[in-house]
Order: sequence, then structure tokens, then C-alpha cells
Amino acid sequence: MQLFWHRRDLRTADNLGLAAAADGDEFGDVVPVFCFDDGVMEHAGPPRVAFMLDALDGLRERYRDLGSDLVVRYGDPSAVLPRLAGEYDADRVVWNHDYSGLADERDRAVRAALSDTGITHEQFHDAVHHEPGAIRTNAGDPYAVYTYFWKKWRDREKADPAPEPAPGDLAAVSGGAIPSLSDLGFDDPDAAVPPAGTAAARERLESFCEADIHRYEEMRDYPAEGATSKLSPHLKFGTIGVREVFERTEAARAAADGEAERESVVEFQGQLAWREFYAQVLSFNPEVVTKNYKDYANPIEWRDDEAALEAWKRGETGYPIVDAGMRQLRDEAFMHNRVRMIVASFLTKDLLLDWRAGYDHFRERLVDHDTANDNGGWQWAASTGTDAQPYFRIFNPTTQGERYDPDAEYITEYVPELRGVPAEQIHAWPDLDADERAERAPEYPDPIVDHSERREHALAMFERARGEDD
Ligand SMILES: Cc1cc2nc3c(=O)[nH]c(=O)nc-3n(C[C@H](O)[C@H](O)[C@H](O)COP(=O)(O)OP(=O)(O)OC[C@H]3O[C@@H](n4cnc5c(N)ncnc54)[C@H](O)[C@@H]3O)c2cc1C
Repeated sequence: MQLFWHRRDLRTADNLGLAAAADGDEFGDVVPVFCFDDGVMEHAGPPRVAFMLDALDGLRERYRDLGSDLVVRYGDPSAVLPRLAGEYDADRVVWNHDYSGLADERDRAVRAALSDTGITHEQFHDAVHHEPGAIRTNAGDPYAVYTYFWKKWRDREKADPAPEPAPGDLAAVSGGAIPSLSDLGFDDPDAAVPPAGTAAARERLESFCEADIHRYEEMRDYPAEGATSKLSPHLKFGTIGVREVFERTEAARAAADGEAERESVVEFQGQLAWREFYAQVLSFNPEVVTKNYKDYANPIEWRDDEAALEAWKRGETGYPIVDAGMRQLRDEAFMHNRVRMIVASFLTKDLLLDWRAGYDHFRERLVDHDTANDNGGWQWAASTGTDAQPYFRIFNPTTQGERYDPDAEYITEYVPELRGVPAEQIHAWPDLDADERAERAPEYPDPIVDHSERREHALAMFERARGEDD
């Protein structure tokens, strides 16, 4: 017998580690396992846990269809897995790599515990096409600039999806119950969490490739268009495999009508490469979870302003596009990418607050929170990351709103107080005089800061950090 330990690969199809275990006849049938690890659950927020439990439910159903089951356990995997291996008389434990520092530490402990009891173990690179370190500069270093990484990523051959195990490769076990949110000590999320599981992921992928992938490049920055895939929570929890996603996008590329549509598919594939770029940044620099990637000569003098942070979290800054994004996060545990960039810039460059406060809030609220991508996104916006926005490029929330939500459709979807106010007035909200604001939308807040003034403060703050203030 052998154990297959699921982590962020909650599927049976296109799962490299699982397929390899199923193929390893000399070790016998595979027992599928999931372990609720306190060390990981401590960092989780309710929307993510709700999505994960739904995904586990789908995974267990699939195993039951295949004549097996998902064995569920609780506790430290370095104690649980050797014990389970003993219970099932398993000689080998197989799992797929994860790339954060925390995951690395945990895996090291599990490997040591298994080796101590004489149990073989094997790990596979499943969550990405090209594992961290596979794509390097000509000098042999990991990339810190996306564009060059992307060129090599794009030109590398991609593997085909791995086959689902046959029923005969899986052990006929009976698994435990999947706990509820409250069993795990979490409240129900405030937000509506999307359906998880491989069937839901495939439906998302299919409808995106049918309806939106060919207009993705043109429309991806417009939040009201809904032209992105919304695959992020599925990619985070691995309810669909990256090879299956890529293969479907290649079919969409082959079916494209003209060069612009083909390019649009490639633009989407470029986002999949961003995900792998950030996975390698985190893998080689695990300290970025709490530290700036980029060194400044002096510490950045972030402000301490609890009231501003709370107004940002509630979506009550008086900057309509920022507030719409923060309320989308509250209501849907998701936020459109362009708007994530805008709210992150606002927190760091207008409110002058530390990116780590924003990251913590996103980690708690996002259904797709992924350490590598979330950290990469925040450090990009804060001008502290790899390939980051230069410190002097500061988003103007008013012009961002005008450009990417010209009719204020996205804004009024999430900020009902502004419905009925003409789009130009919505975008000009921070510049209207107070009487006009009170007349047009008495319930909606006044701007909590003056963007032009804060822009100057931000520039001075970064110049001091760079040691250029005299
Ligand atoms: C401040 C900030 C925080 C972010 N936090 C997260 C996070 O916690 N989890 C997360 O998955 N993404 C995060 N992103 C990246 C991006 O916003 C989301 O991946 C995207 O909005 C998810 O929507 P989608 O699936 O419709 O994306 P699509 O546009 O359809 O992209 C397809 C997939 O590519 C990947 N991707 C897209 N953009 C990026 C990017 N910039 N960086 C890395 N991968 C990307 C995602 O896996 C995504 O599902 C963050 C970005 C910023 C600016």
C-alpha cells in the first residue's frame, strides 16, 4: 500500500503525484489522505476554508465513484502520516510540492519523520508547469524580472494532463467525515463563496474559453466587463490542474479567429506565467512574506493610522473605485485584478500605510488568497517587490476610475449610495465641493485624504527611504 497526501491539489485528474503513485504498482494500491494541519489552519480565513471544505467534499465524492474514499485526519502531518502509514501498512507516501517557506518547513519535518520509520517518500512538481529554478537567467540565477521569465516560460514545452487513477489502483478504504466550518472553529463567511470542486472549475474554464478568452486582452482591465476567468481559487486549491487549463487554452488559440484573438489567448497564458513567476520568487525568497524584497537605504516611514485603515477596509474612503473594490471583497471574497492594484496603491501611496496591513486583510478575506501571488501583488503596488511599480509612479484613483470604469457601472454595483449620481460626478467626487456632495449622495463619505497632497508625501517618504531627501 501507499498513501497519497493531498494538500493544494484537491482533484483526482491531472494530478502528477497521484498519477505517479497510481502507476507505482510495486508499492500497491493508493490510499488518498487529507490532513487538517493546525499550523496551516491558523493562517486561514473563513471564505477560503469554506471553499476548501466544498472542494474536499467533491474530492471525496469522486473517490467514492472510483471505489475508494478520502481518509481525513487532524493534527501535525509529521505525526499523522507515519501513524497512518502504519495503520494501512503503507511503504511509501507521495505528495506534490508547495512553495512557501511554511510548506517547506512542514515537508522537511514530514520527510524526516517518515525516514525515521523507514517509509519511502516522493514529491512531484504539480502546481506549476515549470518548477521554481527550472527557468533561470543565462547566468544561472532565478529571475527577478517577469518579462524575461515569461519569454522562456512561453517557449518551453508543456506537459500533457496526467491521467486520473483507475479504480483498480486505489485502495477500497472508508474515509472519515469532512468537518463543518464550525467544527474547525470558523464563523460562516460574510461573503458569498463560489462553488468549489473539479466540476465547478471545469465549468468556469469552459465558459471562459467559450465566451471571454478571445476578448480577454482588450477587456481584462475593465472590472464591469467580467472578462477574466475567475479561476484563481481553483488554481489556489488545485481543483483543476494547470496542464488541463493550458491544454484548453491551446484549443482556444487554435480556434481563434485572427491574430488579435490568438494574442488574447497568449495574454491569458501570460497571467498563468505570472503565477509561476511569483511562486519562484517566494520559493527562493521565503522571507518576503514579512520583509520587503527590495532594499532601501533607510526604513520606509509608513504611517500608523488605524482610522484610515478601518475606513479602507470598510470601503468608506470617499474614493469611489477604491470603495467599490473593498466592498466587492467584503461581499464576494474576490476583487478584480485592476481594482486590487488600485486599492493597494491607495493604501500604500495615499494612506501611506504599510503593505503588510493590506496583505493581512486580503489574506483574511480573499477566497483565492495565495501567499506567492498576494505577496507579489502587494509588494508590486508598494514599490518594494521584484519588478515593482517604480516608487514615483503613483496611481491616481480618480483617473483610474474614469479610465477603467467610465460609466461607473462597477462602482454603482458595489456602492449603492452613488446610484443615480451621474458617472462624471462619481469620478469627480473627491473634487466636488462639500455641499454638492451632501446634496448628491448624503450617505456616501467625503474623501478621507487629498490625493495630490498625499502623492507629494509619498514621494518624499520614498525619497527619504532611498536616502535622497536633501
Ligand atoms: C494586491 C494584489 C493582491 C493579489 N492577491 C492575489 C491572491 O491572493 N491570489 C491570487 O491568485 N492572485 C492574486 N492577485 C493577482 C490577481 O489579481 C488575481 O490572480 C486575479 O484577479 C484573479 O482573477 P482571475 O482568476 O479572474 O484572473 P485571470 O485574469 O483570469 O488570470 C488567470 C489566472 O492567472 C493568475 N494570475 C492572474 N494575474 C496574476 C498576477 N498579477 N499575479 C499572479 N498570478 C496572476 C491567477 O492564478 C488567475 O486565476 C493579486 C494582485 C494584487 C495586485
